[in-house]
Amino acid sequence: MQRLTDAQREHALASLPAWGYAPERGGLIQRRFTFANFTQAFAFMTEVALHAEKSDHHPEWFNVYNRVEITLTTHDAEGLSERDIALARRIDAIAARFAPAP
Ligand SMILES: C[C@H](O)[C@H](O)[C@H]1CNC2=NC(N)=NC(=O)C2=N1
Repeated sequence: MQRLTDAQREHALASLPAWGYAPERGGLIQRRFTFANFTQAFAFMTEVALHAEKSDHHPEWFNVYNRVEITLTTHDAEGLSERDIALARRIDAIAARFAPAP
């Protein structure tokens, strides 16, 4: 899997405004989600996990109660690849089906 060029990354991230880029580990993207409660957060994580397993591309994540923080990067590319962008889009689509935190 090829690492994205700077121009490819900037183009992709323009359509993922909630995701922040960090140059660590060759390049990664991160987003924080807040749900109504732990049950909602974990239901979201379950949907993401099932998709991740099917597509063999997995989030690094941290959950406390209603908060889920997600990091995406591609190990063999040593940075950001199209697979991270595709997973970020799918994660956004899944999250959009959940009610936001009150
Ligand atoms: C062997 C297996 O395909 C790899 O370890 C996959 C699994 N899931 C992965 N997920 C993510 N986010 N990055 C990877 O590089 C990655 N590699």
